[in-house]
Amino acid sequence: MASFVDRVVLHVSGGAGGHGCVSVKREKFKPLGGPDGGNGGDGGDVILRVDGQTTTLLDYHHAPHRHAGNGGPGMGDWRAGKTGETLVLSVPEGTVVKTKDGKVLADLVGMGAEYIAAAGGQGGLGNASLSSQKRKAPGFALLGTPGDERDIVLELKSIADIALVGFPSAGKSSLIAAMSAARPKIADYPFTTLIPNLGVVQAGDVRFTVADVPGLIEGASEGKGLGHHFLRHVERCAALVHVLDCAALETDRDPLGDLDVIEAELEKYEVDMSYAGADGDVVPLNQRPRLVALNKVDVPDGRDMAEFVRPELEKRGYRVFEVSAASHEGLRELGFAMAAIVAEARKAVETAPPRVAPPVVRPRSVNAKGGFTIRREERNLEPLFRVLGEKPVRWVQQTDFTNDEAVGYLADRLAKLGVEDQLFKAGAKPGDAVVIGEGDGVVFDWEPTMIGGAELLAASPRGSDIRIEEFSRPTRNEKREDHQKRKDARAAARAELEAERKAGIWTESVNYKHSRPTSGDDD
Ligand SMILES: Nc1nc2c(ncn2[C@@H]2O[C@H](COP(=O)(O)OP(=O)(O)OP(=O)(O)O)[C@@H](O)[C@H]2O)c(=O)[nH]1
Ligand SMILES: [Mg+2]
Repeated sequence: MASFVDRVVLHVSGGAGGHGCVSVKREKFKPLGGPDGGNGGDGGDVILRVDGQTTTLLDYHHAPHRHAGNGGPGMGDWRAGKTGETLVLSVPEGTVVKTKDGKVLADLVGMGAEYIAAAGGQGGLGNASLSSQKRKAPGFALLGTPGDERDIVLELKSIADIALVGFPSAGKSSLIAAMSAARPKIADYPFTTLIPNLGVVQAGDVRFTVADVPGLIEGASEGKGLGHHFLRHVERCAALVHVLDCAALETDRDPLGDLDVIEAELEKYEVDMSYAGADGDVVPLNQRPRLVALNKVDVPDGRDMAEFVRPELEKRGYRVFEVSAASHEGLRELGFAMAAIVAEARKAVETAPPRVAPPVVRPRSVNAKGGFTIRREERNLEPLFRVLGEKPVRWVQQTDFTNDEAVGYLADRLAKLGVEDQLFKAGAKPGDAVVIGEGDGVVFDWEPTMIGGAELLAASPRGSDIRIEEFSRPTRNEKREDHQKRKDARAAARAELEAERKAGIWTESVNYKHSRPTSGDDD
C-alpha cells in the first residue's frame, strides 16, 4: 500500500470582491436620471469540509495552491456583480489545520465539519448605493477588496483505528500483511518500516484500519530512533496493540521487558492537548485500550516464551493473544477483539456532535476600542504615523486613488472614525507621513482638515470638498499673489521692451507680435 501524505502546506486565497460600478441612468428626455451603478459581488470563500470519501491529503500535495472565485463587477442599471464561487476542499476526518508556526486553527472531527480557510473579499459599493441626500450623484464607486491569502498546514494525525506498536522486527508489518490486503515491506533487519503502513481489516461486519508504527525503542518519546516522529500517528487511534516478539534473538530482551519499555515511552509521550475539546477529551496514550499480541508462536521457542509470560500479562490486566504472522494462528481472534474496540469507539464518536476549534481569531488585536490604533515610527529620521485597524485598511483597499471624489470619501470615513483627532493627539504635524496598514501601504502627506475641520466636513457637500481642492487648487490668496507676480513681470517686460524699442533694436511690427506671450492671460 502506498504511503500516505500526512502533512501538507496549502496556499489558499479567497476570491477578490468585484468593483462597484459608476454609472448614470440615461433615458430619452431624461439625460441624467441619477446614479445606477450596481455593487460588485463578494469573493468566494475557501472552505475545508470533512467528507467520508476523502482519506488522504494527497490531492493537496500535488496542487497546493487553491483559489476561490472572484466576485463580478457591478454594472449599470443597478445590476450587481455575481458572487464569487465558494471553493470547498474535501479533507479527511481528523484533519488538523495549523498555522505555519504550529498554532492549531481547527480540528476537523465529524462528517461535514467545516472551516473557512480563507474568506473572500468584499464587493465594492456602486455609486447608486453610495448616493445619499448630501451626495446625490457620486462620481465614484468603491473597489472590491482582495480575499484573505494564507498559508495553512494540514496535518492528518492518522486515519488508523488501531496502531500496532512494538520493538523493531517484532512483526508489526508482517501482522498487517497477514490481516489485510496491505503489502508492506517486511525484513529481518530493524527499522524496515520508515513510514507507517495502513491496512484495512474486515472482521465480521466491522471494517477498520490498522497502522504499523515504525519500531519504537527506549527513548522514542524523546526522539530516539524513528518512533518519536511516528508516535503522533498514534494520537488518534482508538486502541493500541502491543506486538511482542517471543522469538527475539537478543538474549537481553524478553516480551515483558519490551512491554515495559514501550509503555514507558507511551506514558512519556505528551499527546498534543491543543486537540482536546472543551471537555478535554484527549486520552493519554497509556490510558487507551490496549491488547497484547505475542507474536512468532510458530517458532517452538516462541511458543514456550508466550506460554511463560501470558499469566504475568493477564495479571497486569491485558487481554493476550498468541499469534503468528507466519502461520496466521490466532489472527482471527485478534481481529475480532480489535473490531469490538473499534465498534465501541465509533459509537461514542457518532453520538458526539461535530467538533471544530473555536472560531479563528483573526489578528484584530491591533484594533483598540475605536477600531484602530496609531503607532509612531521613524523613517529616514522623519516621523511616520501608522494607522492600524481592520476598517481603515479595508477602506484604503476600497479606494480608487485616481478619483478625487473617492479619496475625499475615504477622508470622510477616516475623519468620522476619529483618525484625524488621534493623529493630532499622537503629535502628528501637517506634512508628516501617514501610512495606513502594515508594510509600505499607502503613504499620505498628512493634510489635516484644520481646526474645526469636523464642521467643515459636515457642511461641505461632496463634490466640492475643500480638502480635495486643497491638494490640487491654490487658495484665493495664493491666486491673488500669483496674479500680482505675473502682472509685475509683464510690467517689467513691457518697460524693458519700451527701452529696447527706444534703443532701436526692434522694428515696430515685429517686436509687438513677439513681446506679448502672456497677454492672453491678462484680465
Ligand atoms: N517466524 C516468524 N517470523 C516472523 C513473524 N512475524 C514476523 N516475522 C519476521 O520478523 C522479521 C521482522 O518482521 P517485520 O514485520 O518487518 O517487523 P516490524 O515490527 O515491522 O519491524 P520494523 O518495521 O523494523 O519496526 C521478518 O523477517 C519477518 O519475516 C512470525 O509470526 N513468525
Ligand atoms: Mg515494519
